[in-house]
Amino acid sequence: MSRRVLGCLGQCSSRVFAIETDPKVDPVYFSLIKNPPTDAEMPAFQEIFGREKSYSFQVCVEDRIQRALLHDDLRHQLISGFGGDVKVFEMSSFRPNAQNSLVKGFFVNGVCGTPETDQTLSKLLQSNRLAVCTYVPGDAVGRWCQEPLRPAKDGAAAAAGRYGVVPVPSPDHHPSALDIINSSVFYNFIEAHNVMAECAHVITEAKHVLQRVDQTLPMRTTDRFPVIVIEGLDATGKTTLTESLKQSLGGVLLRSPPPCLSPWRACFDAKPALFRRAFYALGNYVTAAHISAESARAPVIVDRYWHSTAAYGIGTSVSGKVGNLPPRGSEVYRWPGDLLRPDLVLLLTVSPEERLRRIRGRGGEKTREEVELEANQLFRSKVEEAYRRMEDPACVVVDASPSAAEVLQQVLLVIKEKVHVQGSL
Ligand SMILES: Nc1ncnc2c1ncn2[C@@H]1O[C@H](COP(=O)(O)OP(=O)(O)OP(=O)(O)O)[C@@H](O)[C@H]1O
Ligand SMILES: Cc1cn([C@H]2C[C@H](O)[C@@H](COP(=O)(O)O)O2)c(=O)[nH]c1=O
Repeated sequence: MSRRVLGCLGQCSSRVFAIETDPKVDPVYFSLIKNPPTDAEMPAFQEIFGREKSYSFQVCVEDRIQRALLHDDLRHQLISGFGGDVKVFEMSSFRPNAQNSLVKGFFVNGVCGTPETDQTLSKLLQSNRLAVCTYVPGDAVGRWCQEPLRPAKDGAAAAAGRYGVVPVPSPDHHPSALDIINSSVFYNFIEAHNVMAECAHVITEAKHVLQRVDQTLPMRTTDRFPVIVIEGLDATGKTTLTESLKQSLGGVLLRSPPPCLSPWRACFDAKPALFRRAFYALGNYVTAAHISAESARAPVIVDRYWHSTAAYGIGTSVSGKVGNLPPRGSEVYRWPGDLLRPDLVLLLTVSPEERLRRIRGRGGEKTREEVELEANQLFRSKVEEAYRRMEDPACVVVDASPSAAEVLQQVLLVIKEKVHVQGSL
């Protein structure tokens, strides 16, 4: 392993490794130790390390743009290079509770040593941007060791050390929660803009996005009409409600991301999270400029805004159970200080069954995110729970399962009760 890679992983012994074998249960956590005590009690690592050969690959790149691209590419390389029989699991290493200490990667087991798999391994070992390790039985019964690998002269893999694998208790926070701020959710314009600018040399569409964003000058009006945001999972009835609210209130209807960014949305939807989330974050600032302008003359209704960007960002980046989300009150649920704040945010909720009925009734093309959302109830629950934890402004939850007319009446009552701002409805 190169010195750079070792530097990136830091002191092995202070790092905890997490392998996510099943999203419904806690990851397998372990640490490394030079001389494991022979009498220490070992859990059954056999199940995870004992399935043919197993390897871990961690992405050790300073530059966040290259890191995100390599992580995405690595998954494809592992799946295609090791064949259908291997299992590829998310893996990370981190220093407990230390923000930005997360190093992401994958763990594969079930690798049979064929010429094809050897070739894949040899190719991956050539990269000085990956830390590659294998897992082998130790001297004592039931004990496992991690061996960092380096390429040998003949292209084969050679061990560059040996560490005992020891179990460690689950940390207070799930590791994926350490990597939300400025990776999955951006809390100011500059951070999101920087990512878009940094990736422009590899994603040419980013230049067009930046042009549009930079053209939209933020305007501030002090004396304005109310701004009401409607949020919720896909197919909960936001479009239906926002159209009716527009009629009932004589308002202007806006959305995030704004239509002027639509030509590049599909491109960013297919990119790694860092770029996708920066795109949606910037969309909010463009929408904010439109809100500023429009709210000078009429009430503004917004179909999705910041809370969607944050809730989907958090819901996709935090793996596993709803319990892995950062706790209520965490800074990840705060509003960005430089983004125009609405007067009211309503969160539409319906049961999973009703939501599915509405999706099926609607037909049409689905985004990759919509397909994932449909397939993954766990993911949906995390997004909805993240919405519920947002703060200042928090979402007012509305049961959107009655008829469209009833939901509208209910929402008009909430608006009447809650919106006390200058201007009139
Ligand atoms: N209150 C309601 N009762 C029954 N069906 C509804 C209701 N509101 C909306 N629908 C229907 O559910 C489907 C989804 O509604 P809509 O498009 O308004 O949801 P959405 O939240 O805007 O979805 P997306 O976020 O995916 O754009 C539509 O076919 C719509 O006609
Ligand atoms: C605004 C916004 C949207 N998304 C994702 C989440 C949804 O699955 C789709 C659908 O959006 P639609 O415009 O309401 O059809 O987009 C997101 O991930 N982040 C966002 O900020």
